[in-house]
Amino acid sequence: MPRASATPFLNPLPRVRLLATGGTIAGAQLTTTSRGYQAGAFSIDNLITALPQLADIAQLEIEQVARLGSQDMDETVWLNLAARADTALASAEVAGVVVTHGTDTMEETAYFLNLILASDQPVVLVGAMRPATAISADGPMNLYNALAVATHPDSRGRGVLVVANDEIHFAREVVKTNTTQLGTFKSPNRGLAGLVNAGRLHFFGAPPRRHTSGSAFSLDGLTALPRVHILYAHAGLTRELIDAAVQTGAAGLVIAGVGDGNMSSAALAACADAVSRGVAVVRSSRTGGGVVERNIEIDDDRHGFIAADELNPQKARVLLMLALTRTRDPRELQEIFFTY
Ligand SMILES: NC(=O)C[C@H](N)C(=O)O
Repeated sequence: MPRASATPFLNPLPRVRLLATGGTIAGAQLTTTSRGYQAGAFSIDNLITALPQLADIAQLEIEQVARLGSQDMDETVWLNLAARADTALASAEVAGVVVTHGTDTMEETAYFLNLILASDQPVVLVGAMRPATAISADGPMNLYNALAVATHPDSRGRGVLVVANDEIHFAREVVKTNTTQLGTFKSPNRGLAGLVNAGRLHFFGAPPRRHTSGSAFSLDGLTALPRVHILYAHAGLTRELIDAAVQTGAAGLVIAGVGDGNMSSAALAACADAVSRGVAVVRSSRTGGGVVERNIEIDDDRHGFIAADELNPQKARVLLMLALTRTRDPRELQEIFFTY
């Protein structure tokens, strides 16, 4: 049975670098029950001031990296955020990093950092489903728990983590599954990394694949990422949008396929043409869980396709962007998808 593990009392308190990017956790409404709100309206200083309990568990060093709703998160912010986290982790003084982030694309940023940061120190992403001004806002406890996870020695070497709703998720596994509910984050394939109860941690396991200090990807020399589009399959998908995506000069396409990464015959033909023009094509699934294997129904060897394995389309896009900085060979790309 796992035992609750409170953050050990340390004197002086551990230092945590808090990198703020906006999101609903920093969102403000006009009234406490209004539906609309402005993401990132509060600065990280405002959030910290409202939560004096944070000072009981860590010394905070605060950086406001961005102030946006995470729908506007892009590669430029990712690279800047990764560089700031990297700098923080290089300091012997810093025990861990916490990133406040909108929940909509948190899984993508978390997985990107999981692949690119080279440290065993804890890196924890945290957000909220209710704005900071809402009745029973979830942000303060999420932030407190995130800080507890980031300062705890048991969190080392587990890759980038996501903390929300008293749960700890691995970056590779976590998916946002609900538009508004607090329990939106799930890890459908391999389950939770653990639980965190008012700052007390219970870890259940280790991350399954290579990450952070074990990753071959790095920030060195990385100034831009190749263009990769996601295309959503449906009954009767025709080829026009796939052709159009190739026309944009994309280096890669991810198909959010039906079932186990399947697609219509017309889409299949368009994807095969894309591969013959040097575009990497990854077959993922729109189902929300499970594995896309090679060579089931579709002849991946003949078409030169890559199976996404366990990655959903948005995470497959992140891995493909990084993988394409190393190779364009479909066999090597497939190996990368079996490794991360
Ligand atoms: N709950 C949230 O944080 C949603 C918000 N739109 C965001 O991702 O920034």
